[in-house]
Amino acid sequence: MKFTKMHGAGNDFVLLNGIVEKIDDYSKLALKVCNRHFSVGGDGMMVVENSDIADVKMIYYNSDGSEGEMCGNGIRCFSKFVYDNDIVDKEVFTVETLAGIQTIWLEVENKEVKFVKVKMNKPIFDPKAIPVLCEGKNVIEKSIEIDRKEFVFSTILLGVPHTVIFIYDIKDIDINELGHKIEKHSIFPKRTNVNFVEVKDKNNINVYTWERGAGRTLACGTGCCSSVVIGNVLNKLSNKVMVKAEGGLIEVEIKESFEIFMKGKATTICVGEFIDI
Ligand SMILES: N[C@@H](CCC[C@H](N)C(=O)O)C(=O)O
Repeated sequence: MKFTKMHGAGNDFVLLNGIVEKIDDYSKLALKVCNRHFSVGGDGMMVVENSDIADVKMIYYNSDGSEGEMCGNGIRCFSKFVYDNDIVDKEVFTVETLAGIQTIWLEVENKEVKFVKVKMNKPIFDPKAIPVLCEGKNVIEKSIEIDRKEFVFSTILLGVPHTVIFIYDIKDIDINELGHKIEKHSIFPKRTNVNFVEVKDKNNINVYTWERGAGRTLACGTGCCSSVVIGNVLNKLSNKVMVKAEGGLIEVEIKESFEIFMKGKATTICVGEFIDI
């Protein structure tokens, strides 16, 4: 089975062409290929499939074998992959995901994809839809107790559930410990991704990521967008923000009625063939 390894802002993935490769059990395969010691390794696995309702379909699995409805860094890599491999021969196209159809714009120079822009899902604030076991119309600036310490958090659904916590200095936070406990906290029946956000100014933030189903990662595209949405709602951020994730930069723009655009790079690391799969 042929594979391509790619990353978007350091969030790394194994990509497979499911149109030509036969795959029986995606979850088992993701667990196997994402293992960093016994396989190629990655935060997630993506498979290309044909779609009846869009130009192409993206299947996404986290490294723990759970399926994710959407992946922001992943879809940028996926879009470069389908263009580079002539699966899609357009620079503007649509991708079917479990979170709906996403529109892609490639910035191409001499057949080389320089940047990928994605129109993301609109944010959903309703606690029942996210889901979060919490009263009220939204989950903005609520309080959660972890190890007898109070944290102010906000949660939205942006394809996948995202919890955002604004902090002063990441040095004060144990990302692994807190991320793990918040991801699996009983108020999140479908778990949650966790984003720790330092605001530099209204147009610049640093985001540190704990991902549902993948743990500590160097970036999360849907997480960067969620951080900007919540920062904007709380009037901490403008509507066009440069997000510095640990593995790279992502630009997020919020237009009228919460239309969100994410732009960033997608990089191919290597291509290869699995011998024993
Ligand atoms: N890395 C992602 C998000 C991937 C899915 C997520 N871990 C989940 O299942 O909620 C991104 O870049 O958006």
